[in-house]
Amino acid sequence: MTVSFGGHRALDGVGLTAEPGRVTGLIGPNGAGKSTLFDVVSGLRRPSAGRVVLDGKDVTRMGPARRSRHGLARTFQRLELFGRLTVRDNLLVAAELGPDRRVAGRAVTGILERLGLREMADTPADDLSTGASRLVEVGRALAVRPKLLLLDEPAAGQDGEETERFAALLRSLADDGTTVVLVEHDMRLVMSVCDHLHVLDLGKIIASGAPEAVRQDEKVLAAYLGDA
Ligand SMILES: Nc1ncnc2c1ncn2[C@@H]1O[C@H](COP(=O)(O)OP(=O)(O)OP(=O)(O)O)[C@@H](O)[C@H]1O
Repeated sequence: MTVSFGGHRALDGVGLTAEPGRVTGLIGPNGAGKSTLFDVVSGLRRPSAGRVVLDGKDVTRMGPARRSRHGLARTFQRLELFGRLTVRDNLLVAAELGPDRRVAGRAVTGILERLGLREMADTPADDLSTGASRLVEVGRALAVRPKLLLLDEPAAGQDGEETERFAALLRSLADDGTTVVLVEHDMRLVMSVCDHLHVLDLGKIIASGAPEAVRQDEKVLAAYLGDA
């Protein structure tokens, strides 16, 4: 896919595949094009060239709502929770859009449990720490039972313990068959959970492969990880 903002190519012929049952990492320096790529995949931005195929189906011409019904969910770098609603109600809003409205309440209880948010279920989102808010944002994405889950910097603002639990959650989602794509600057998390990595720099993929190999790639060290 290619995306231009005026004369600037934010994405320049980028192609990648994410497989079910795996956590695919997308890393790179600020401004590399990671969020723009998520915008294209989730239907918020039309590419000037290229296509998006979800589960074998070309969804390039579909809007975000239809893509969601085809099993795509994402989180945003900037938190977008309903601040005055409780954690449970934030999840219910999404679950009621999911495949089976009748079981929304039960699905939400399951997600609260899975994310360790049960004790905060009745807390308004505005009163949560950033780490907990990020979990609610992930929970809201899970409420539509996604086949493809795009996570944009989900660990930003989490403390070490929260990130460790989050890593286990990502692994368990992949083990359940979900396709997880992770954009993240926390390299400990990326290296511990990703099965496969793509590195974007200035709108182009400069390396792809197993995390250990990518970490030692000279182009990646020069563009991004050299100081890590
Ligand atoms: N709406 C826009 N209009 C003009 N330029 C944009 C717009 N959105 C993004 N860009 C530019 O496109 C490039 C890619 O931005 P993008 O936000 O996708 O990067 P990123 O890899 O997600 O960065 P970060 O790690 O900081 O979130 C940057 O040069 C950015 O300034």
